[in-house]
Amino acid sequence: MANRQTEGPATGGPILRLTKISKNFGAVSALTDIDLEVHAGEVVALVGDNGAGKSTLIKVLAGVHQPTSGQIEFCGKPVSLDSPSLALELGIATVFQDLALCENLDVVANLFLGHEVSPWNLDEVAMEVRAWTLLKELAARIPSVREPIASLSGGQRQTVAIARSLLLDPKIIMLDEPTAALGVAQTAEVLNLIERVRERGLGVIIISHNMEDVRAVADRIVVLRLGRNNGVFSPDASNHELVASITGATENAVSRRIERKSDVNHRGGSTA
Ligand SMILES: Nc1ncnc2c1ncn2[C@@H]1O[C@H](COP(=O)(O)OP(=O)(O)OP(=O)(O)O)[C@@H](O)[C@H]1O
Repeated sequence: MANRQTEGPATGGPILRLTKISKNFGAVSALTDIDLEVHAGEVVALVGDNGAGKSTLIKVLAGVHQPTSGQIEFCGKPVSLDSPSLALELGIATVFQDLALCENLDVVANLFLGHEVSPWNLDEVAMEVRAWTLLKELAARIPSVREPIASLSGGQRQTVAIARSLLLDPKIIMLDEPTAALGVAQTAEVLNLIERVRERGLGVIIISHNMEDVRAVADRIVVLRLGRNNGVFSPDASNHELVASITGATENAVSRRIERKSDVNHRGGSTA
């Protein structure tokens, strides 16, 4: 695992700063006065219960939704993310949950889909070399770049989707539930990959419901609740603190269950 002491957030200003971002869908307030900062070389986890506003916030940053009010600064300058292509051009890449990969095409084709090295004369060799180099830099475990996506595991697919967004040289990468539905080994692979991305100096925003994954990889945990900021935590925060902030209550079924489990552990019992 990366050394947080030497690879923590940069000391300069944030790459991305949101101030009082609100988003209404008709009468529904999906986001209200959200503040968020992301620095270079920092992993920020965005957590919250269903409907907390995580996806809406990611979509605002991806240029899919326009905020109703508030300010977005990118590298110190106010910006308006009017479309997904504008957000991408600026350096904000998003890997949505569906990954948007073409099952029947191989890894190289998927990596360069839409941004082939030489659009008028597809340079297969250059693309293959670039693909291998990038995947090697990311220490990705892909058996062959000529393997069709259909034959890859969930973790490997996530790797290809992340690698594809890195080809555009973004400054911020947003990952929506990157470990959802992955097994233990594949999850570890994806978390390692996120650390490699952080080491490249990118700011990473990760949405996750899995507190274990969040704690393993995040430098900061930002909690949203009912569309509002509801606390910022270090990865050392206890499950109890996080759950209380996520659910808005210190006493509830989830926290009671966690306490019961930890009591059993302290008595040396099983957690099953
Ligand atoms: N296009 C839309 N039109 C109307 N309401 C919306 C729209 N998108 C989101 N919402 C509402 O905004 C609120 C926040 O939803 P959002 O999907 O951002 O939450 P979330 O934290 O991502 O939840 P989940 O973990 O379930 O994905 C919810 O009340 C949702 O119903």
